[in-house]
Amino acid sequence: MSEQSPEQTMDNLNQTAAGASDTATEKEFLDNIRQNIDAVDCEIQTLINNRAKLAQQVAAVKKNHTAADDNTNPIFYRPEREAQVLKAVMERNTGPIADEKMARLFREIMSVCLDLEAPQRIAFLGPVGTFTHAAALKHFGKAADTVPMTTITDVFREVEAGTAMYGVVPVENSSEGVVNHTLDGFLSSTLKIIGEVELPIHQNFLVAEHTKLDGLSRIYSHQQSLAQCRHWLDVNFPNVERVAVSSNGEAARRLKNEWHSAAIAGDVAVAEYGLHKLYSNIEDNPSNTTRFLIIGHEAIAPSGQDKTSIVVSAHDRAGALIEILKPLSYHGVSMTSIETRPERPNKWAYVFFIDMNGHINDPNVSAAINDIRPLVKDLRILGSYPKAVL
Ligand SMILES: O=C(O)C(=O)C[C@]1(C(=O)O)C=C[C@@H](O)C=C1
Repeated sequence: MSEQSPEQTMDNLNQTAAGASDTATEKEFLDNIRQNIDAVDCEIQTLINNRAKLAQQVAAVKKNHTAADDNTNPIFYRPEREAQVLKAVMERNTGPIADEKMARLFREIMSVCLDLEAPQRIAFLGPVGTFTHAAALKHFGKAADTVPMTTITDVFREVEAGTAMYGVVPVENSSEGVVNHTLDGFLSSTLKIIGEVELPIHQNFLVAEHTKLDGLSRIYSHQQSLAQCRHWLDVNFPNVERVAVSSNGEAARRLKNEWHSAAIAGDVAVAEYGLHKLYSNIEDNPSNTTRFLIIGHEAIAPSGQDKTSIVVSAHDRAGALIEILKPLSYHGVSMTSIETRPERPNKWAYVFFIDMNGHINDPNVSAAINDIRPLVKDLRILGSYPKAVL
């Protein structure tokens, strides 16, 4: 049977089946369509393996180049190239599969290709089943070896020590604001920002197989997640105690040994801890999003749509911040965020974390940064990296 649109298939089926009311015709049609699916699967499989072989060739070039260069380790992960590949997938997509879903399929194919080049060890703020875990999988794909860390400081340390190649840490939530621990991490580390991931935060009400719903006495979750579902909990479980624990993963883990408890956590926790979603999307604000940073050692080449992050230590004088921002506007660089943190150990001194559009190789971005340098006590470029694609 040649390839047909779903409408043509239904027309044919209706015509053929008009006289004969037997299900044999339908079965024949299904068998035929499935043979076509099998044939397409064969082609896809061959093509994916061809792609993987090309990635192996790229790996050989990288190894060769590094060997000729010096004795540092070759860098296989190229975030700027991955961003370009995913953007191209979305731009040329004609459906019926949605652009983002198609890009997610390619995300997984690239993840497997990179794993073939060199397995990647990624440290993330754990435990397993948290939103940071979901962000790590979203960014690197499921072939990456994702390793949970207990604290944000541990993620920084693991990457600094080279035990993990990259790290994933949360940096801001659209309703709860900035994650101070992450920003402070950059003040005592030389690591760079090499990427960002955005994750819409959808919360689920989870129970275990053995949970006694009629005698529910506790609902566990991270304090931020409890806050994000406050209204829903007030309406649905006004009299059940809410218990804040260290993470959503920990909340999910606790259900294993408790019969009268439920947990609030994201999708990754459902599979990781074998739980059931009793209710999904219970967050009060459906557009709630968390942004995560990918940290590593390398400087990243431009992808065409990048961001640059800097941290500056301002002089303690009136108008210092306005002075810092003027070069950005003079050189036409748009600032996407600014955060203030105390510059410890100095009392009443502050540093500013500034994100802007563009790559440090862009002449206007480098000119703006060069003009800021003489105006501040210290300026460090945290990194230029591709804007989140998915
Ligand atoms: O283009 C490269 O540098 C590759 O290694 C290939 C590839 C891919 O599969 O497309 C794999 C890993 C990199 O992170 C980027 C892209």
